[in-house]
Amino acid sequence: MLIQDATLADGRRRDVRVEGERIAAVERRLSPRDDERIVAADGKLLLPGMIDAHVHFREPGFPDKETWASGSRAAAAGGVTTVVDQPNTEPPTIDGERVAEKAALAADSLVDFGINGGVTPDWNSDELLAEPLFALGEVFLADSTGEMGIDADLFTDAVAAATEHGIAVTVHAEDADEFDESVRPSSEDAGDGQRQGANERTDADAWSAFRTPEAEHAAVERACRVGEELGAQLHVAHTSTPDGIDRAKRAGMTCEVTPHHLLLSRDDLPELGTFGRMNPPLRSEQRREGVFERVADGTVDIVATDHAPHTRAEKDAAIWDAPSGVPGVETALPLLLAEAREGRLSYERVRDLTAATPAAVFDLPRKGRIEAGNDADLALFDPDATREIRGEQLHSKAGWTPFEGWDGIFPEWTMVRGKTVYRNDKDEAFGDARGENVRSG
Ligand SMILES: NC(=O)N[C@@H](CC(=O)O)C(=O)O
Ligand SMILES: [Zn+2]
Ligand SMILES: [Zn+2]
Repeated sequence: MLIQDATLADGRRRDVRVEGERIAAVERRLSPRDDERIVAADGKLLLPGMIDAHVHFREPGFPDKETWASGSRAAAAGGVTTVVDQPNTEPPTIDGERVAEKAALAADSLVDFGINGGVTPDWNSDELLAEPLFALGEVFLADSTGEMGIDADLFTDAVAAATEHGIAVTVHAEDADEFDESVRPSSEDAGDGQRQGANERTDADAWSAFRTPEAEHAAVERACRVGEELGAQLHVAHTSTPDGIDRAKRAGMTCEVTPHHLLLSRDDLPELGTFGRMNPPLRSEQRREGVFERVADGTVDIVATDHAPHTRAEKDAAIWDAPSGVPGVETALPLLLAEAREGRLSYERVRDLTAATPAAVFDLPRKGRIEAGNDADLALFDPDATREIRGEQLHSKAGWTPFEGWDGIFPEWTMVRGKTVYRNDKDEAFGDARGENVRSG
């Protein structure tokens, strides 16, 4: 196949030849061979497919929230060609058998995938770390969906074990000791005799007031200290504060930012209500701006979505009862490209945040760059074709998005290892190819 006259993220116009699963050549002009299929890019933007290092596809355990089939369709429709699934499923992915069980379910995936292993007091570290894991993580330093928060000693043991096996550790960095219990209703009193709920609140912003920025700062600091002492490769998931980012980078670790912490703030909560509840929570507009600066200037390593779907019915609850998490895998690249179109990020930066750098950080040598020899994981975009995001048009089972009404630039087609998995010309269609585990084979 010959993709003719594509514009790459750096502005070069190139022809790209795909042979089988790989990119065979990237040149100014390539002459079509006999019988070669021609795909006219007409100067449109060709990007390496996004590697979303942080999704929750919910199988096994919660197929009403998402399945590998539905989640991977959402990924493909958003230009994402590799996803990394997190361990807070039911059962949690904490031993060899559960990795195998999840891998069997992931055989439904349209896009390539990685499977992370999780840590709980019951984990089987020897078995788990012998599996072809993408990374160990997200390791929860505080409870989030799935209540897998662990204590400091277990965290240190887990980082040591992963490091011995040469496996990176991704961390959910919040420290519950720094949460502001005074805003939480006293009915939540854990029975420790402490007076809670002195400033009891029920508005949506209460979640942000409760899970404080200081909780992130403290946990990033503590995790990085452990990482430094053990010579670990630590990656801080979903950093939501400028200070959290700076602490991770000062310690020589990598970090990720989600589209929601990049683009939404506490100012959006009156409108979003519980549909804006996630961990870590949305921060002040001032902090959001600081996060955006660090994403735009290259301080932040990657964007990953923390795609965490819950049904509308589940989310439609009181702020202290609703589950935490928002969907995002389908809208990440479209939103970033809309930002680039407005001049707030460069297209090269978008490519690095979503593809080149995740491939480098997590050691995927054949992915993340449009270069001869690499996997043909590609997505084509018309940067002038913005579309209003509508939750009901997205493919996640969630059926809603915190970005309702925002502009997005969606792919015309998405290709995984040379096979078209999604196209949207006259109608939308998905391919029938299946993804592979990026750590197997
Ligand atoms: N981010 C969230 O608020 N929720 C995630 C878990 C997590 O990433 O902490 C989920 O699985 O629902
Ligand atoms: Zn998390
Ligand atoms: Zn997560």
